[in-house]
Parts: sequence; structure tokens; C-alpha cells
Amino acid sequence: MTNLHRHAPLRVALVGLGTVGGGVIRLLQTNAALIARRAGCPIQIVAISARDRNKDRGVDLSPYEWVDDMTTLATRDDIDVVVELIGGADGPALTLARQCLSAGKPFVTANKAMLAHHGLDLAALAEKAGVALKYEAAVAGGIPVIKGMREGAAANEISRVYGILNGTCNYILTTMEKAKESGNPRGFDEVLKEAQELGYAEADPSFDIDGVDAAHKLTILASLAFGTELDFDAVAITGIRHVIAADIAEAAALGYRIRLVGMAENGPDGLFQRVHPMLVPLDHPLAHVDGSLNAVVAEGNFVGRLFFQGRGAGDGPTASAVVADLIDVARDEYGDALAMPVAALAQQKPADAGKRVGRAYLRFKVQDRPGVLAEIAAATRDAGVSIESMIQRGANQADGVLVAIVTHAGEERCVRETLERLAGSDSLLQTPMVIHILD
Ligand SMILES: NC(=O)c1ccc[n+]([C@@H]2O[C@H](COP(=O)([O-])OP(=O)(O)OC[C@H]3O[C@@H](n4cnc5c(N)ncnc54)[C@H](O)[C@@H]3O)[C@@H](O)[C@H]2O)c1
Ligand SMILES: N[C@@H](CCO)C(=O)O
Ligand code: NA
Repeated sequence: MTNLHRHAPLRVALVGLGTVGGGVIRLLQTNAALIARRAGCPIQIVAISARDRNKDRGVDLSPYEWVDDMTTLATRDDIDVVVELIGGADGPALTLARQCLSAGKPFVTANKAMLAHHGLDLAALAEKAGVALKYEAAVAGGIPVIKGMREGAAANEISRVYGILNGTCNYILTTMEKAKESGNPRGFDEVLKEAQELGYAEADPSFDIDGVDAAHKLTILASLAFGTELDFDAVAITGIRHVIAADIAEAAALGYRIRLVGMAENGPDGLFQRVHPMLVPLDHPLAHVDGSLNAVVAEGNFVGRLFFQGRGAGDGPTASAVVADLIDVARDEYGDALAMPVAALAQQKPADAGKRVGRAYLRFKVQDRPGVLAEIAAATRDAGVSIESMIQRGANQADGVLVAIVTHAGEERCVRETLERLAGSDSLLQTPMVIHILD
């Protein structure tokens, strides 16, 4: 039964006091009165825990009890809910989650890595104990997309869910894009460092730039959208490490922007899940999602296209989602963590990406000598790829020239075959780059 008039405070233990943990403390302090009205009771942090007690975190921690051994929190009667903001798929976060849920303690987390790998088990534990497992902050930061998919879109058959799921990558791509446009190009490493300083990046930023973080989030979204079991291992992942300034410039010249897109589609052939850089046409809303913004598009059979947009990373937006979950716990508003009982989730086999039909951008760095274009064209012809346009930049350069091709729509396996046909050719100075086009 919904308990809108709970007066006793909701007593919170907060584990992890980094970017997000600090944001949660500040938000609960700043908006305390408003939150109490909305939640039906004050939400009070009573206990805190992190690795280093003596670190200056820029917030006053003196009102809270410091706990060295976080494992004691699961069974304490004076704590109503535990919030985990440590991170990491396994290790102490997972131990804490299992302990809390097994002991019947509601659990709130921002940890998409843990959910992507262990979400099914944790949802089963929560279900067995009849307690909340909430994770709004884990996908697209402050955007209420878990609520949107779990509740708002629950009546729909979803055909496709996709979007920009990593703020760090989007910050890097769009900052480089704007710098290039303004004539002051900036390097990848410099912009990544800036994203780290702004609190967007994971503890290990390779999770961001190699697409793993977006894949964690996509795994969760796909399960919610299609009612399927979480299957992180089936996500094909390519990050943005190999996207270069020249690709950003070519994309702009062709009328596109490059974004790291996570996409999941459920069809008769199986479940397709992929994270990769895509060329997004300027008339698509994702082309205008800049900086640390994230966006998620879901296509439902009755609602049509839903578009969620907002800040996907950083202390404030992420804290906003964590505290929204706490308000839900205070209201006793929760249900199945994965939008249906665990036993109702379907197992779905991965789809064959080679059969997907779409257009692609191919970039080659090649020797500037007669016959090279013909060699590439022959490979596309023999693989059944039809060329829509082709550009060559630079001439007589010792370090080679850039050839960019946009294909007509065709099966992706044909693009793969083109590259296989060219593999080992001494005309190619670098591994070619393929970027699929969002249509
Ligand atoms: N930063 C963001 O924008 C953002 C957004 C959404 C979700 N998240 C997720 O939120 C979580 C926290 O991220 P963050 O950016 O605040 O990280 P952070 O590195 O800034 O903070 C991590 C905190 O956990 C503590 N910690 C780490 N290992 C510990 C251990 N073994 N025992 C006890 N404490 C430990 C650290 O002392 C620190 O206080 C992660 O799961 C992350 O993926 C972050
Ligand atoms: N590192 C993540 C944080 C939000 O989950 C990002 O950049 O999107
Ligand atoms: Na969210």
C-alpha cells in the first residue's frame, strides 16, 4: 500500500563519497524541506562509508556516523536504505548489494557495471525479499529513463531503443567538433582530461572511451525495453578511440555528426545490441545532443517515438536521480526491479549483425599512387557494396592520403567482406575505419 504520510525520517547509509556521493549530500542538504514534503518524511543520511576517512571532500561530514566496515550496514535496524556509490562490477559493491538485498534492506545504486553483469541475480534477491532495488542514476544520469521505460512506456511493444549513453564520449566528440569548426582544433587526450576534471569519467576512463560504460547502460535498457534477460556479453562494442579529427571533419562535410550510439533492436532473428560511433544526420535530434548531455530514443507500438534528453553525467544530475530513488523508497513506491518478475523475462539469442541493412562511412589512409582507388572500388564491387559517394583528400603526401566512402544501404556483412578483401594490401597505411550511418 502506498504510504504517503510516513512521518518518521527515512534513514540512509551512504557508501562511496566521490563525485556522486558528494552530490547526494549537497542535494539532500540544499533541498531538504522540499524533499520532505514530496517524500512524506525527511530523508536523512545517518551513516557514511568510503575508502579514506580523512580525505577533504568539500562537504561537512561531521553530522554523520562514519562506518569503517560497510558490511555491518545490511543488518542494522536503524538504517532503512543503503545507497551504493562506490562503483565496480564486482568487489565490495556487489558484496554489499547481495548482503543488503538478502537481509531485506532496500538498495539504491548508480552502478551500471554491477547491474549489467549481476542485475538478474540482484533483481531475484530483491524480489525474494520483497524490497526495492533502484538504479535510476545508472542509466543516462539525471534523465528519468528507467522510470520512463519501466513505468511510462510499460504498455508498449518496443521495437528499438537507442541513444547517446556516455557523457564523457559525447563531451569529447562534441568539444573536438566545435573546436575544429572554430579553427582551433583540440586533441583527444586534452579534452578527455577536461571531462575527467568535470567529474564525468569513470574511475578507469577506458570504460568510457572504449564504449564499455555505454554497453553496460544499453544492457539494462534492452532488458527493460524488451523484457529480456540482461546479456552484456552479447553487446558488440567499439569505442571512440580511433575516431580522428579527420573523421569529424569529413562527417561535417557530408552533413553528419559523429556520436557514440548504443542501439538495441528485438526482432525475429534475435536481439541486436551494439555500441559504436555512428554518423548521425543533422536533421536527427541526436545530432544536437552536445557536451555531457545524453539522450535515449524508444520506439513503441502505441506511443510512437519517445525522446528523453538531459545531463548524463556529473555530480548534480546523477545525485538528482539517486535522490529520486530515495523519495520512491520513502513513498514505498517500487516493484519489480526489471519491470517484470525475473521468471517472466525471456532469454533471447543474439541477432546476426551481418544481416542488418544500412549505409556506412568507410575511411582509408592509403598510398597516393595510381590504381589505389581502383583497388578499393574493386573490393567494394566484389563484396557487393554500392558506393554513394567517394572523396579523396590531400595529394603527394608522404604519409598518405585520406579516402572516405559513403555506401548505399546494404547488408553489413558486405562492408565487412570489403575490408577482408583489402586486408594485407600494401596500398593501405592504416586499418580502415567503418562508421555506420544512423537512418
Ligand atoms: N560520475 C558520474 O557522472 C556518474 C554518473 C552516473 C553513475 N555513476 C556511477 O556512480 C558510481 C560512483 O561514481 P563516482 O563518479 O562518484 O566515483 P568516484 O571515484 O568519484 O567515487 C567513488 C567513491 O567510492 C569510494 N570507494 C571506492 N572503492 C571503495 C572500496 N573498496 N571501499 C569503500 N569505498 C570505496 C571512494 O573512496 C569514493 O568515495 C559508479 O558506479 C559510477 O559508475 C557516476
Ligand atoms: N562515465 C559516465 C558517467 C555517467 O554514467 C559517462 O561519462 O556517461
Ligand atoms: Na537515469
